[in-house]
Amino acid sequence: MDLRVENLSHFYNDLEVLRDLNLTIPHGEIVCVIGPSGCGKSTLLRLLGGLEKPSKGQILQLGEAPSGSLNPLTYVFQDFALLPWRTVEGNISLVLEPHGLSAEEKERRIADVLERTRLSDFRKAVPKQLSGGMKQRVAIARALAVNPAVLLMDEPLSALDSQTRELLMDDLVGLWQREPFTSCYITHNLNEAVRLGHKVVVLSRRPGLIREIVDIDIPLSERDVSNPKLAALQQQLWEMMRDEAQTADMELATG
Ligand SMILES: Nc1ncnc2c1ncn2[C@@H]1O[C@H](COP(=O)(O)OP(=O)(O)OP(=O)(O)O)[C@@H](O)[C@H]1O
Repeated sequence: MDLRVENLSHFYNDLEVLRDLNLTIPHGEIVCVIGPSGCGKSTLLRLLGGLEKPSKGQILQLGEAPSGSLNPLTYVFQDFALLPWRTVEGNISLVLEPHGLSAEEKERRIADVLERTRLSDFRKAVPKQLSGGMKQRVAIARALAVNPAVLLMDEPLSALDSQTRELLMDDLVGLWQREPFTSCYITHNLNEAVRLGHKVVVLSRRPGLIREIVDIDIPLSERDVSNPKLAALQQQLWEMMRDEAQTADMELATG
C-alpha cells in the first residue's frame, strides 16, 4: 500500500502549520521527513495516521494492506510508550488482543517479531530491566506484530545515546533488508535521514512546505558510516536546512 498526500494544509485556529504538501510514501520505502523545530513534522504524522483530519487536502491509502495486516497504520514514538507492568511479550500481546486471534496465531506473531528484533531471550522481562535501546526494540516489535502497511515513526531514536542510536539504525536496516517495510520516519537527525531514507523530504520552517525531496539511490546495505557519499549528502541537506533552522530558532526564542 502507498500513502499519498494531496494538497494537504493544516491549521490550528489561525496558526498555519502545514501548507500545500504533495507527497507519496511508496510501498517498501522509508521516507524520512526533516525540518526545523515546530515546522509541523509531528502534525504531519498525526494526519497520516488519521489521528487528526487535515484542514485542507486529503491522504489516500492506495492499494491493499499486506496480508495478515491487523492495522494498516501503526506508530512508534520517541518515548517507547510501553506499559511498565507488562512483560515484553505482554506489551506486544496488548496490540494483538483486540483482534480475536487464536492463541497459536498470537504466539506465532509474538515469536516472529521477538526473533526479528533479537529479543527472544527477553520475552519475560519487564521494561525497567531493559536498556533504552532494548525498550525501543520492543516498541518496534510491537508495531511490526500487527503487520502494518505503513510504520509511522516519530523521532524513534532521539531519546537514545549516540552509540545506541547507531546500533538501532543497524537493526532497522537489518529488519528492512529481511522484510522491507514502508515507513514515514520523522527525525531531527540528518545522519539518520541519510542512513535510513530512500527519500528525504525537507520541510521549510512553519508553515511547513516541501522545500525539496531528495532521492537516495544508495542501497541501505552500503550506507555505513565510512561511505563518503553519505557525508556529502548530509552536508547537502544541512545547507538546505541551515537558514530555515536559524530563523525558526529565532522565532521560537522571540515567541
Ligand atoms: N494540538 C495542537 N493545538 C495547537 N497547536 C498545535 C497543536 N499541535 C501542534 N501545534 C503547533 O503546531 C506547530 C507544529 O508543531 P509540531 O509538533 O507538528 O512540529 P514539529 O516539527 O514536530 O516540532 P519539533 O521538531 O519541535 O518536534 C507548533 O507551533 C505547535 O505549537
